[in-house]
Amino acid sequence: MSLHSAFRFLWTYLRPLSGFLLLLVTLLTGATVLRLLFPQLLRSLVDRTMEGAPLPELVLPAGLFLAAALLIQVLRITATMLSERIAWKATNALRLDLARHVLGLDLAFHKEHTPGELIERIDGDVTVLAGFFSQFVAQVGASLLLIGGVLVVLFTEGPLPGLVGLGSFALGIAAMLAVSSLSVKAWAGIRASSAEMMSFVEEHIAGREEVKALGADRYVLRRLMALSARHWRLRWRARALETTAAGVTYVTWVLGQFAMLLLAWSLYRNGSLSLGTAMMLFFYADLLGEPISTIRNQMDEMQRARAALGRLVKLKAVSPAITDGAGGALRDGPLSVTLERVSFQYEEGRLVLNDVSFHLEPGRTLGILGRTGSGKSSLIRLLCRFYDPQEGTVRIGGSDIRQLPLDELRSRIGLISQEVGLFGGTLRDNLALFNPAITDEQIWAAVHRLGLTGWFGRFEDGLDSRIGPAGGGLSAGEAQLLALVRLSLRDPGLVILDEFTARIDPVTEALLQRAVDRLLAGRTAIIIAHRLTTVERADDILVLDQGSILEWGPRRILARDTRSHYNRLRSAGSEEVLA
Ligand SMILES: Nc1ncnc2c1ncn2[C@@H]1O[C@H](COP(=O)(O)OP(=O)(O)OP(=O)(O)O)[C@@H](O)[C@H]1O
Repeated sequence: MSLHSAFRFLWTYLRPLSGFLLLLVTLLTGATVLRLLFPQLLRSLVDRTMEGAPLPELVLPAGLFLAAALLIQVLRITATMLSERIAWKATNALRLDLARHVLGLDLAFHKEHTPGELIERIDGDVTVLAGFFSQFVAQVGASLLLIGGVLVVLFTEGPLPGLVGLGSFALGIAAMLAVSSLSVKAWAGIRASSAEMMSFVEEHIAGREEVKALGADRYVLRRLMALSARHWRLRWRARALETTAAGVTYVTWVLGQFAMLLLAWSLYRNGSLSLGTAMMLFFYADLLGEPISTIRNQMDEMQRARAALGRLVKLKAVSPAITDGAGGALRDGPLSVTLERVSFQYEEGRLVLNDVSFHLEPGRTLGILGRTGSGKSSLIRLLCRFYDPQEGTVRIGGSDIRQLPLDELRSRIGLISQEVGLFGGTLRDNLALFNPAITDEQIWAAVHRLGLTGWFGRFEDGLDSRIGPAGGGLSAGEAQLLALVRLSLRDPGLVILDEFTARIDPVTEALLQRAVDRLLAGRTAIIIAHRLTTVERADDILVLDQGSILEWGPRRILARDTRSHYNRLRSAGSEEVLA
């Protein structure tokens, strides 16, 4: 991306902090001006001492000299603290923006990008920007001011000191430009390798149970070692290049100082300069070194920041394919569900749902059966609008769901899958999903409604009981019971239970069934199940086979019809037919 567009992007986040930025520039300018005056004070002190001035006359220049040294440090420390503040304020705003943006992207995007990779973007790349955000303009500006000031003073002292200063500066810049480009490419490679490593770690920590159970630890460790070895090599190379660049700049700086020292010494020897002026010239030559290395560091930072910024701008440019519709709210109460000739595929040429049509009246329960891979979960994803079908229309409560605002649609659908999402925090946080508007009374009312009061007694601290990260410490059945309470609090018009009763002991299942009965009363529901018993409460049955409807109708009629597929499944009494 061009430097101009990079600055335009950054300015969005820096603009609200322009007051702080102005203060930073003022502090750094103040410090720079004082640093330019500092050698002049030194000259006056040395010359007066050499002239044999009495001690009281030396007190003032010595005091000024010390005060200037102290003030420079105070200004620099304040400027550093302020620039950190600017950096974190600006980048936190960017972090928040990116996190919001990424959370709003489609499921299709999240399938392609692991959480580890996204964390690296939202945190790693943004942290790289943090340094750059605060430092670049202020530091480079102050350095240029210092260099300009030093050269002006040197030329004022005579053409020779001016030319030596200019020569040493030009040499320093030329050396910097020659070597610093080497480390730039290396840094781009490092961030890419870091994202790859993060995503590998995240994926394998998430799947740790399988990794352990299947004895894949050694493979995972070997692969991680290979990734970190590559990362280390890249880092080592980049650091080596960076250190070389710093070394070259340092050598040119020393050469410049040496040239000035020789000049000052010879001019002092032939009586053209006082000792104070000779020392002053040397101090000015010394001052030239630091801004050159500051600019070099900032140039490196800029290259790193540019690479990070390029990736962030690209991420921000990804727009969700699923967007809000302009329609209004859904009606209260149970919602009908209609699919009209819906066909859907994730990838070109592989239909997952093929010309599916059905209608579910408000308040009825539909049981969906089908072998694994027949398209049941995909159908649910269409209802929640995680994807849009390529053909046909999905209606909920009579409205084409593409016309509905996404928040409205998703707030009226309650979905529970086998993997309930629980978070480290209190029971209250998990049930109210961190919504402070939901009161304890409302939570307890939902618990009573679902007949779970007795079961809740196991949580000794009531709603303050703590749940481990990712629901640690709870069984799958317990997590599902909590999910039911959570869902009941949102009062959805359509409840979807995806493979709900798998992996649960009989006692918990009985509790769960009763809670589900109570939750579904007065609501429309869709239950996906591999097991026939799970759909016994359903009013209608839909059997899917390879993305097409094999059978659909009222459960009682299908159960009586000896030719129906559902009947055959029941008489076979087999779970395997479905599994
Ligand atoms: N994100 C995806 N990208 C590409 N193909 C997918 C994706 N998700 C599912 N599929 C494919 O779509 C088909 C239907 O999958 P789906 O998960 O809907 O089936 P299912 O009936 O719910 O299966 P199961 O009972 O095993 O959960 C399968 O062939 C699957 O491989």
